[in-house]
Amino acid sequence: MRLLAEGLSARRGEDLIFNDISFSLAAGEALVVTGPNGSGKSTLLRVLAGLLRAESGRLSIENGPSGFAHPHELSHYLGHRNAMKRELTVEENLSFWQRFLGDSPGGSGIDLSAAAEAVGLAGIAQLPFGYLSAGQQRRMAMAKLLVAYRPIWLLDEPTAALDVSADRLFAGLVAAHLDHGGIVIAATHQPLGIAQPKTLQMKGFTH
Ligand SMILES: Nc1ncnc2c1ncn2[C@@H]1O[C@H](COP(=O)(O)OP(=O)(O)OP(=O)(O)O)[C@@H](O)[C@H]1O
Repeated sequence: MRLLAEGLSARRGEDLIFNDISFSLAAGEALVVTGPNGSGKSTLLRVLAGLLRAESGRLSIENGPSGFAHPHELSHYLGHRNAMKRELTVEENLSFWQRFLGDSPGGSGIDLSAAAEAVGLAGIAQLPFGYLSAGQQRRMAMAKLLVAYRPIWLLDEPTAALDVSADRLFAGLVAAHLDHGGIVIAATHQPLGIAQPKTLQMKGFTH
C-alpha cells in the first residue's frame, strides 16, 4: 500500500495556509512534519484525516484494500484533544471508539484490557476519563489506536503531556505499527523513536 499526496494546498478562512505539498509513503514508512507554530502542521493532518477539504491537490491510496480511495477511510486521527468523554469510564470510551471505528481490512484491534495494559494503565479502566491525570489521559488516547485496526496513523503532537517512560512506550507502539506495515504521519518536535523517518518542514505561507 502507498499513500500519495500531490500538490496539496489548504485555506483557513481567507488565508492560504500551505501550498503545493507532495509526499509519498509506502507501508512501513513514517513522515515527521515539523515547522514553526502556525505553519500548518495541524491543518495538514486534518486534511489527511478528511476533517478539512483541501483547496487543491490530490490524496490517494495505491495498492490498498479495494473500495478505499481516500486515506481518511483507513486512518486513525489523534489530534491535540483526546476525543474522550470525561463522564464515561475509560472502558466505555474505548469501547465506543472500538465499535464506532471498526477494523480496516488487513488487521484487527486488540481487546480493551490488552490496550489499557499496552499503555501502562491496566487497573483503572473503570474510572471516569475525567479523573485521570493529563498524561494518563494521553496514554488512554493512544490506546484508541490499538482497539481498532487502521493502517494509517495521523498523530498531532502525540507525546504532549507524556513523561519519559510514556514517550518510550509510545515510540514502541509506533515502531511496532511500522514493523507491521503501517504508515505514520506525525506532527512533532520529539524524536518519537522512528529510525529513519521521511521529513516535511512546513514553512507557512507568506502572502
Ligand atoms: N478555524 C480556523 N479559522 C481560521 N484560521 C485558522 C483556523 N484554524 C487554524 N487557523 C490558522 O491556520 C494557520 C495554521 O494553523 P495550524 O494549527 O495548522 O498550525 P500548526 O503548524 O499546527 O501550529 P502549532 O505548532 O501552533 O500547533 C494559523 O495561522 C492559524 O491561525
